[in-house]
Amino acid sequence: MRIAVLSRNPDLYSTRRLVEAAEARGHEVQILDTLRCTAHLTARGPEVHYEGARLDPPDAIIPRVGASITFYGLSIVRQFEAMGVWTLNGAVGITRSRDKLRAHQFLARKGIALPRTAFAHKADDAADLITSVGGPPVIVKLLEGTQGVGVVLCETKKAAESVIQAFRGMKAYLLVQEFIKEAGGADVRLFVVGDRVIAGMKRQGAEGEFRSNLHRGGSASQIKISPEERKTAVAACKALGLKVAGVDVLQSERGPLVLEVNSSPGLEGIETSTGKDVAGAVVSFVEKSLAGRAASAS
Ligand SMILES: Nc1ncnc2c1ncn2[C@@H]1O[C@H](COP(=O)(O)OP(=O)(O)OP(=O)(O)O)[C@@H](O)[C@H]1O
Ligand SMILES: [Mg+2]
Ligand SMILES: [Mg+2]
Repeated sequence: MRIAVLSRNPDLYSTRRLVEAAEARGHEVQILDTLRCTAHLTARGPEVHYEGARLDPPDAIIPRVGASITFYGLSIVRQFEAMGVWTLNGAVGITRSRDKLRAHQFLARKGIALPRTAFAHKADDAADLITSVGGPPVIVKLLEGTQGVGVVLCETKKAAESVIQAFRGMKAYLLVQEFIKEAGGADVRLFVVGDRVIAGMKRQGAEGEFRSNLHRGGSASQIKISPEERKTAVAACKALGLKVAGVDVLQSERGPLVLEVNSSPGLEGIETSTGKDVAGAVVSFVEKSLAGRAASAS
């Protein structure tokens, strides 16, 4: 097969591992810098050009679209989809996962458990937001944050109101969320491929930190994944229309609660902490999907 990995940086661990795993299985792999792909729309049919020349369409693409290039990256994924190229995750699913509110709306609609969450335009409505999620302590979260930046734990109603006012004063949108105290500053990353969780790790925040992000000094460890966690993660991935995702859940008294669904999940943390060949599992899923596609077309 000819597989293209859409990635801005060939040196990233995840990109390298995907290329390695695909080559090891005898595939021809090309890394395409997403920002150097151009989309060409004509009545003859859609084309992608790369570094100035028409690209011979690959059999499959593996999009690794970073948050900072979401708009352009998704246009290119859509262009490949229009050309009939199979994609690991589609533009629609990636879009849904990128906006926390939108993702939560999809999850809630499918009956998937998540922390109680509220959203408003005006800071005047802060009091109702706080009570509707169960009162303080609450989490206030910027809609577009990553790596734990813009996630604030507010112990009191007054603190929460000030934070909401401050964020809204800067015109930033935010979510108010029930604080899941019993998660103990940890969350669980479940790596879903197709309809299976193939690996999982627990991330524990540094001492005195409620955020478990590895970028904030958290540490990863192995866990035994419960059947309920598996079911929830696969359902969350499906709810957003993704085939591969890193689903983050909080372990609460009422079971696993989905925190976010990452459509370009990193491989380094999960492969290092579990010793599993996650890249290999992704490539073998691509193979199976393409074989299924060819069989149904013939
Ligand atoms: N409602 C909550 N209750 C308890 N802890 C929470 C809650 N929301 C977030 N956290 C903690 O804060 C961390 C960061 O939150 P979240 O994942 O929502 O933010 P992020 O900035 O999107 O991070 P990422 O880089 O993973 O995208 C979580 O991993 C979790 O440990
Ligand atoms: Mg996030
Ligand atoms: Mg997170």
